[in-house]
Amino acid sequence: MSAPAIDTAAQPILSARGLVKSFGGFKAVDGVDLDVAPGSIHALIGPNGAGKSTLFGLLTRFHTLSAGKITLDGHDISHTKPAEVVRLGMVRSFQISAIFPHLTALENVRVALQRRHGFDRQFWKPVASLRALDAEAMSLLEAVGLQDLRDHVAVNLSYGRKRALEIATTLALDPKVMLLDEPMAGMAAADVAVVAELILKVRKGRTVLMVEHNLGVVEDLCDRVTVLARGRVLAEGGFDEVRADPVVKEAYIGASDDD
Ligand SMILES: Nc1ncnc2c1ncn2[C@@H]1O[C@H](COP(=O)(O)OP(=O)(O)OP(=O)(O)O)[C@@H](O)[C@H]1O
Repeated sequence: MSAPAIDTAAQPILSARGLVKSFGGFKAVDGVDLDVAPGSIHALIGPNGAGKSTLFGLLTRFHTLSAGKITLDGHDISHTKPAEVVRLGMVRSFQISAIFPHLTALENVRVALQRRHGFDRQFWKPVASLRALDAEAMSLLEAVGLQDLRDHVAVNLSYGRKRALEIATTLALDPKVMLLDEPMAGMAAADVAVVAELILKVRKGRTVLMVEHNLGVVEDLCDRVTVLARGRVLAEGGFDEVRADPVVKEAYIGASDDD
């Protein structure tokens, strides 16, 4: 799979400067700068405890910042509420769009669409609007290859298909920037390939920032890679450049020695 050329000189769609998150006296994120180019698939990698999840939590405003500034598509979101960040177009998969296990695939996507259209705050809507919602839900299920499983209850779907459904519910919020938190975690190789293809498909017209431990997936999918260790950025660049960096090798080897 070859990644398309990304204009890293373009104005970043997501930008962070000097981000710090302290828990008590401990800095889980310690002065991180990050620029994500529009249209790119950008990976965040690093050993366990590097601060990747905490950084995701800061970007989505789930965690409050101890210091720093975050800009999304020209908006300063450093102190914005999480729901407003979603409205501005950045959605973290497996967080806001968690699936409901006992609803069908179609119902799950419909609930996410209702949230986007504000139907969940309105008691009554014309039947025609609800039908339009079903048509949109079906096209999202088609986008992730679940159209034939529309009436299956989510809990009965395979692991890879649950992930596909989660991606559909994230797409329902029409994000400009999708944050994927370890989309391949716990997957068999066959499912990894399916979800990797799916990410390539849904990236069109969007930007993806993903935390991923599977470096083969990072190599195949990602245009840029930022390496974190102990809350700081160790390296940033293309996969080959970052992989060859002795500081990065040392951080990974050092981390496995600690285990
Ligand atoms: N709420 C919290 N209170 C105290 N310490 C925390 C909290 N959340 C995270 N940490 C610490 O911050 C550090 C970074 O954790 P984080 O989960 O962000 O790392 P990570 O890179 O996502 O790790 P992994 O790859 O293992 O998921 C860890 O040492 C963790 O123990």
